[in-house]
Amino acid sequence: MEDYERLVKIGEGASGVVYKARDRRTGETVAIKRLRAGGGNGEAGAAFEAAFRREVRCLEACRGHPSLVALRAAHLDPYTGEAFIVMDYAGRCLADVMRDDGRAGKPFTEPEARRVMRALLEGAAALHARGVLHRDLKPANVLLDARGGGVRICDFGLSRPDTTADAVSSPLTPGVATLWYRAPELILGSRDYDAGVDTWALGCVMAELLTGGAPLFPGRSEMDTLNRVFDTLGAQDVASWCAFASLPRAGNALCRRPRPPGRLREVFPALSDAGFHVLAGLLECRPEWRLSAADALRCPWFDDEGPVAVAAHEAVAAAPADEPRASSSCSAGFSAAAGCVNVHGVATEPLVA
Ligand SMILES: Nc1ncnc2c1ncn2[C@@H]1O[C@H](COP(=O)(O)OP(=O)(O)OP(=O)(O)O)[C@@H](O)[C@H]1O
Repeated sequence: MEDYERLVKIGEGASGVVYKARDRRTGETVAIKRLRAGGGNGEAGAAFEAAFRREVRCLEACRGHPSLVALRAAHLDPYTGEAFIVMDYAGRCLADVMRDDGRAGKPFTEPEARRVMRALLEGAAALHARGVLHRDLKPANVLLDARGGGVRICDFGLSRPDTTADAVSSPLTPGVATLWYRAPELILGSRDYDAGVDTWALGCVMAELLTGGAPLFPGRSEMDTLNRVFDTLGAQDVASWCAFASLPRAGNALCRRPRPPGRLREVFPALSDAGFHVLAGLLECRPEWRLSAADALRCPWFDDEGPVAVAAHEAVAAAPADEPRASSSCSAGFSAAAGCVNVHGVATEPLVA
């Protein structure tokens, strides 16, 4: 790590601290995530190392895509237990930009929101095509590059290979995703969810762009969040949700409470019909009917994206939402094949995607 000169702290979360740094060899600006120390040689240390390896392998799977933060190197010191992930520096996070004094509370215009959403959906489609679930998409994990106008997804700390398509799949933990962006199936305790948890979260991000930073479902608890979801989207369709009855929390009284029809359209009266089609398709309670990222990108809303002059700090397929989606496909590609990441102090292994 002596190759990097630490500059300033740029972020901190549950798993570590992120610094802006300079690569002494090239002069380039990078971001270094220092993961909280791993807890020695015992079980805690092993779990820490496994989590570190998983984050690095998911990042590696995403190398080369313009909407995904680029991994440069990773380092685990077996003696001190310290772990570092070196990435390209990719700008300020969307959560900070939305809170910014200059634009606090100012909604993104529809073309600006569309530009951000296109980039995020392309990133998600690419991730999903590589068999990775991000599981923590939210404005704090979206980076906007003021100079290049780029939009990138970061923080793969909760990501993991999607095993739901495997013949023998290990159960997934429902305790993922930040509360306000947590899909209904997660709140209801699903252990075999799929990429729909990410597209739900992107629906929440889209809503937040259009409101200028007001979260759509700012619940105080899981059930408060679900209550807000059903109040806004209606709960009539839950009855036609195939796997609903088998979800651990399906018996909760909240799910049986009579509700008026959804009022999502009333919350976004100025949004075009094409934009609303994407928003409503992403915020579909039934996971099997929710738009996949690849399908969302084929919606007409993205057809009429003209040249939009947006400053980066303001920046930013048609299976209709009334048909259950089939398997998702993806047009986004990667410049790098899956291989081995430069992990110092750790034996590198081929990626499991
Ligand atoms: N490559 C990067 N370039 C610029 N900023 C970054 C980069 N990676 C992370 N950050 C900043 O650091 C913050 C924290 O990083 P990250 O989300 O990876 O940490 P975390 O501990 O997993 O956070 P959380 O607990 O919120 O999920 C991000 O919200 C973002 O603002």
